[in-house]
Amino acid sequence: MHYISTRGHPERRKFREILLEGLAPDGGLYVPEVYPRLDDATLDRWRGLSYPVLAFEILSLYIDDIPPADLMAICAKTYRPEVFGTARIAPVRTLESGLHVAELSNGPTLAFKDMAMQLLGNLLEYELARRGEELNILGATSGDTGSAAEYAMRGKKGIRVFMMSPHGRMSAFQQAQMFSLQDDNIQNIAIEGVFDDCQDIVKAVSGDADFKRRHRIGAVNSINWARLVAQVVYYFSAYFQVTEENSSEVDFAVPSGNFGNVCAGHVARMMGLPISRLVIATNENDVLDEFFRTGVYRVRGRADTYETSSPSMDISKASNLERFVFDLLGRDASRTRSLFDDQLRESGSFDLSGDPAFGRAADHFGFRSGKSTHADRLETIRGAWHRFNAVIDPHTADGVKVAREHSVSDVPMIVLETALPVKFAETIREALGREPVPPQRFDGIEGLPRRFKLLPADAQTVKTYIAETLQAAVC
Ligand SMILES: Cc1ncc(COP(=O)(O)O)c(C=O)c1O
Ligand SMILES: N[C@@H](CCOP(=O)(O)O)C(=O)O
Repeated sequence: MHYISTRGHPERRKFREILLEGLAPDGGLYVPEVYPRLDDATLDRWRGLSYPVLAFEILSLYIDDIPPADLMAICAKTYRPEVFGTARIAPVRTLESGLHVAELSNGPTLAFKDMAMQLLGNLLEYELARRGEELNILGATSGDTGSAAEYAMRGKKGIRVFMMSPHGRMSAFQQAQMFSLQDDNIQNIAIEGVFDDCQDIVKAVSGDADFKRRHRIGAVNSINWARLVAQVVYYFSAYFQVTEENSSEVDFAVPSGNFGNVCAGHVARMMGLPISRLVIATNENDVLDEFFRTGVYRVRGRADTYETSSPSMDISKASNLERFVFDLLGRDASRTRSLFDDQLRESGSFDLSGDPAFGRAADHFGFRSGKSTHADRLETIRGAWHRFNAVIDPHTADGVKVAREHSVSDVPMIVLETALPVKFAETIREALGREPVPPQRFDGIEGLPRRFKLLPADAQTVKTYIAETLQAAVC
């Protein structure tokens, strides 16, 4: 398998070559040259597989430059009950007939990010050992990618993490989870801005080829293809748990911000997994809902990015949308470049409403969307508690709310759970008047000493901080 850039850079690259990378050299995102198509016999064969073996089968279609025995060992080391709490790894729970929740948040940091980040940590460790190199990861988080990356990379030889988060915008638990880590290889940077400012800095640094090479900078956000392909696996796992035969279709509802999670669903669907519809749920930061309803993609600035009670989705520039638009436009790289490079830079928006291709987002690619507000979130959390005795987190609640609006009888709807409620205790308290119970290993975490560096939202300042920190580490 080779990977190409959504913006048409002529180089075709192998998986191991893009594993440490963020953006392609032209600022595009890497995508596979083709999506492997599965036949019925393969789906049948995969039905009974354990999660690590299923992961191996799927990853093998995209990774042909790691020896199969090594890849299988990495999958087995990653997807263990000791790490994810259950033998199924991502069990599906039925709330009521036709409505299911895929539990993706039983990993080390209690959010779905662990599903991919644990694998990425092991892949990076493997590749760096093979190359005899070190890596300095620069990441951006709105609360969950950061802790997932730090827990996956802490103590890993040759890996250092610089993680930027929007100052004061994460939940109390998320801040405690990240800032209480005292490991030498973990550096938290609180940025005076929103998540999109942090993500812009990651992209600016990734675009500075000289700095990137000199300081061995790598990426773990979902701009990194390895993150996305690992997320494809749980769509298959959930599908097999909910259906008995491959003639059955399902819908997925996906709480969305950076478009990584649902983009993995798009990839699964392109591979032939019988997904009827992919339902995107946003919070009040509704750029994605607006795009899928109207064809207008209008990114918002800092002042128009609301601070909501599903804070991990407070995102107004959805990085991975470029991967989908590339497919939507029949993989026309020059149009993708003109939309995401020229038009977004010049006017902050583009409009596909008049383009016949836009109709295909719903008709051909199965996308639907909706949004949820604070009031919706509280009502949905209360409803889940009273009707199903289930406490769901605010992001998953956004998913359930929008899923209900799009449910069709006879097609099972699977909502992807994206975090556990304990990460957002403030909202659970407001909705239910009770405290979510943290797993014992997090007892007292909010009282631990914290360590982070506060910096302005400026790429040059962040680069200087990274360079000085690395310099100090060798002295
Ligand atoms: C809890 C939670 N839910 C949903 C999302 C949205 O996922 P994505 O950015 O992949 O669309 C995120 C982070 O992005 C998250 O942390
Ligand atoms: N919600 C995310 C935002 C970053 O997402 P990513 O999937 O692109 O890494 C977070 O919690 O940090």
